[in-house]
Amino acid sequence: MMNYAAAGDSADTADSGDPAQSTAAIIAQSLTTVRGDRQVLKALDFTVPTGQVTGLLGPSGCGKTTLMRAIVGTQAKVTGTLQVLGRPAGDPALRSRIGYVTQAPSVYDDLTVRQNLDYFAAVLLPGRAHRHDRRTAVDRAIEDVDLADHADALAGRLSGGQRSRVSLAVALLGTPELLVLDEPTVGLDPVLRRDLWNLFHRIAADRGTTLLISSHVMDEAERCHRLLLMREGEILAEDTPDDLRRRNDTATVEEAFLHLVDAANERAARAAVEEQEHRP
Ligand SMILES: Nc1ncnc2c1ncn2[C@@H]1O[C@H](COP(=O)(O)OP(=O)(O)OP(=O)(O)O)[C@@H](O)[C@H]1O
Repeated sequence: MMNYAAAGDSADTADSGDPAQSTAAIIAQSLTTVRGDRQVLKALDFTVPTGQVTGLLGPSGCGKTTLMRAIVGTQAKVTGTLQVLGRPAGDPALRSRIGYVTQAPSVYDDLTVRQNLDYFAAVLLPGRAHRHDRRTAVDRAIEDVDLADHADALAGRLSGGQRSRVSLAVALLGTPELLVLDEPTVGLDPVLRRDLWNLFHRIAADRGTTLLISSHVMDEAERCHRLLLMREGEILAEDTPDDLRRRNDTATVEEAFLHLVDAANERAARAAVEEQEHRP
């Protein structure tokens, strides 16, 4: 089983009552979101610690993208408290501090990898005065995602995994403190998935970046420092993979998840019966 120790874990936990709160990049309290006529996020309470890789896992449609959109400030009808990097989610001052990669790679197919990055760098760092900084940022982002050999290839001619990495490189351009990645490994082969997860861990370890990464593939849970397990708009568990397995007495996070789902279903069934019994 893979175990990722988070940098600074022991130091961070040594001198505070609640380690998650004192080192949190994201704090949510009673976070609720309505989409259409449905409550998609139901009074969520959770924290995401700084400088770690946190996995947001749950089945398709459980609300992962909606939660990420709330965190980056693009989701309407959000109520409750949502603090991101010490500010309310959506605060304009957060724009340059957060990198967000959506499920669909946002790259221009008719531009090369480098031209794509040059374009976004020009938006982030406009003007002649920043020419040198732009070039440095673009070179570094291309190196970060291991695309130096494809820098002059048209994005439209890249594989799905390579295109995902171009999107990631765009998000890395501004050296964000928080990276929010929506299912970055979906559809990729096992080798590419492993390489990307290794890259995520390098970014967290080398730069202290906080990463929140969604997936509906439970084996990816084992690759995270911490997990938020979601189902039907609720957080079922917030824990490390080790503690989740231990607490639920299971061999894998997937089994722990199923165990938690069964327990939640039983609670819901009991509550429904009780409500029925108390009806006049
Ligand atoms: N624009 C919308 N209007 C109304 N409901 C929506 C809208 N977008 C999503 N939903 C609903 O919100 C719920 C959560 O969707 P969301 O995309 O957040 O889930 P997800 O966990 O990210 O799913 P997936 O893993 O398939 O991407 C779903 O039931 C979905 O039908």
